[in-house]
Amino acid sequence: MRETPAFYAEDIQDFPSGNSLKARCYKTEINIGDKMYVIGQADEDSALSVRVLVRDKSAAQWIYPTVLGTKPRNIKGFSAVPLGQDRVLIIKKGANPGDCFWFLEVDTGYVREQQKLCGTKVVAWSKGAIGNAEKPIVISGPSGVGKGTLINKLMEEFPLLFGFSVSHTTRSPRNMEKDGIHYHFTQKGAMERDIKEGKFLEYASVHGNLYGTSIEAVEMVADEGKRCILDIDVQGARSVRASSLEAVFIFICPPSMEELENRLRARGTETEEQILKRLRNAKTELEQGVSSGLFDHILYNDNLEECYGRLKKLLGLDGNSGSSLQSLSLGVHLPLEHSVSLVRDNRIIIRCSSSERKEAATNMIVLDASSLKGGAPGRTRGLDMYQAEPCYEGLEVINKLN
Ligand SMILES: Nc1ncnc2c1ncn2[C@@H]1O[C@H](COP(=O)(O)OP(=O)(O)OP(=O)(O)O)[C@@H](O)[C@H]1O
Ligand SMILES: Nc1nc2c(ncn2[C@@H]2O[C@H](COP(=O)(O)O)[C@@H](O)[C@H]2O)c(=O)[nH]1
Repeated sequence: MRETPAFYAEDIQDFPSGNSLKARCYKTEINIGDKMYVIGQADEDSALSVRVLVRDKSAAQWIYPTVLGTKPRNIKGFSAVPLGQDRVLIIKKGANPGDCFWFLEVDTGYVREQQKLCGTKVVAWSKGAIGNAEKPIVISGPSGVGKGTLINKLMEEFPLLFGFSVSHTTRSPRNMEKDGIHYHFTQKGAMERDIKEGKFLEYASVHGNLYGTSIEAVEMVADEGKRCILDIDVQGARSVRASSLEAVFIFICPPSMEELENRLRARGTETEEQILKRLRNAKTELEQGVSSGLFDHILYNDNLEECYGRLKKLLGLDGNSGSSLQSLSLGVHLPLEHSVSLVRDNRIIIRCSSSERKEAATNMIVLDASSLKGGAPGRTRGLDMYQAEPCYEGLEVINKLN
């Protein structure tokens, strides 16, 4: 069992001069294999963010790694625990359960892949989330087939169950469309920059504009404990299928091309030129959607209510009240002052070291990181956190977990 103080305030021998880690506060060193990872508070801004340095012990050299992902901010102190050979768990001091667990990936598949691309040592941040999210649902189909209508019906009937992945697009907003709700309306240059920086799960040029799903858009829905719905075209669905995101893929078909044209015209949101372009693209999308094997389910949207009924059935929602939100262990509050111990199989005991919790039995929280899923460039999910049962004395909790 390894005890790690909540935060270190020690100098590190042979530290490179001019380094950007503050010399005396919130700095910790974690040894994994022949590397030492020095994680500490950066002093370049007031947001108290963290910096990472790597010591190659065999070569006796400091490495300034390429750091990917969104790093934790507003750090007032932290504990760090190595989990296996590939990542370090960071527990922020005094943060709420939605923001206190972070992972620094040092040798995961994603990190190794990025290392090959960058040609430098890479580490990547991933925010930890309590619980698991259900597989997202990808809904595709030609423009005007009724994807948005079906999704709206689902979200209205099951507001606690589903959340919409708000895409980015370079097209102009329609009359009733609101930025941040229907789309993130953006400029081509800005979106291309974000794509280059790896912020998008998928993107495609659709009917002459750029559309894309950011990793953040999907993760934000899962953070709310909801199942994410993506309304994207067939190219985007193919990219998601090729990504690490496991999803259910549904293709919506119109009863006929004539009916599709009627619906597009009746919607009245496109110019004649755009309608013709969307109809031309619909032919290719239909061919690919129905015959590629990309989709797990194909639904014909002839009668709206019947199609919606079939959609609910395949999502297991027929007769369901829709309030079956996952129970997340968010009721457990992490103490401000704490120390952590890695017990075994990636289970960690967090001990309160202040007077916040007086009794030994309520002094301990168990953080179970034995079933982690996902990771950089998205969230790390599957964390479970629970109060040690009141009947146990501290030692018994540790023995039980061991
Ligand atoms: N089963 C249906 N029968 C008749 N009209 C329908 C049906 N489903 C949807 N509609 C109508 O068709 C029009 C297009 O639907 P919707 O906007 O949902 O399509 P969409 O697939 O989301 O299109 P886009 O990809 O362009 O966003 C809307 O006016 C909607 O009310
Ligand atoms: N590949 C992606 N396709 C997307 C995304 N968001 C929307 N779409 C698809 O674009 C067309 C047109 O949408 P409209 O709002 O302009 O009518 C439609 O088929 C959507 O499914 C996305 O993020 N990625």
